[in-house]
Amino acid sequence: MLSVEGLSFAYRRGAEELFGGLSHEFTPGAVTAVTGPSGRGKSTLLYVLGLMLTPTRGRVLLDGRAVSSAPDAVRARVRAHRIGFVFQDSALDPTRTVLDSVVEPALYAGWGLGRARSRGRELLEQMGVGARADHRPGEISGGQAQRVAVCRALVTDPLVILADEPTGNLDRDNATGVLAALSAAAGGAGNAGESERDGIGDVPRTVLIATHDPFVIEHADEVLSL
Ligand SMILES: Nc1ncnc2c1ncn2[C@@H]1O[C@H](COP(=O)(O)OP(=O)(O)OP(=O)(O)O)[C@@H](O)[C@H]1O
Repeated sequence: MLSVEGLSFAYRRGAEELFGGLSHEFTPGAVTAVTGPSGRGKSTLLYVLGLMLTPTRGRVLLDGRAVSSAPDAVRARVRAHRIGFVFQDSALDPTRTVLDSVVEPALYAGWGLGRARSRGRELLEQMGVGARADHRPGEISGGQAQRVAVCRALVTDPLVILADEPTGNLDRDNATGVLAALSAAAGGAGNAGESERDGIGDVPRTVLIATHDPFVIEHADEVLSL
């Protein structure tokens, strides 16, 4: 369970305080759209929840533990094992193949290359971009790149998935595909094979999407307006 208590963030001393002491519990198994006017702090909230930025006030709790104030090594471990991030505009490394980009978070989390590659290929197939595994980002479309970015976020089977404008610049078909994948991940369908092998069973995941897209807001289970 992901929650925040009294959360505020300022990029600098004296700069505008974002979130205004936000307290909120995000529902596991649900897709929450984080929305609000430009500049209100949607992307920044995802970075704080993703433990890439430290709150100025308040805290981020994961299963009751204040991870935002944990030592750097703990935060890095939580980030690697528990959190998947879809960056705005997919942000894929232009020098790597699609498959290498997808497997990178799994390698960082300590997976062996064979297991990571097989999981990566499986996800790319599910997202309809399996044939692009050995291409580089410059050789695929924007919609395909965004689907690859979602595969990258799902590869470690994280409990929390944070997606920053994942449907920005996508046509309706691609946006529907990306949203369906994130919804399926929320419901625990993200990594059935792995879960079965581990004997854990599917667990609900917490999915947050920072977005302006009315289509995403309409189809989200919950909406948090900043
Ligand atoms: N690296 C940074 N350093 C200083 N200020 C920043 C930085 N990144 C963002 N900001 C400022 O923090 C505020 C929130 O930015 P953020 O990108 O989180 O908003 P947003 O709601 O996601 O906006 P948009 O909808 O336009 O993407 C803005 O005023 C922005 O200018």
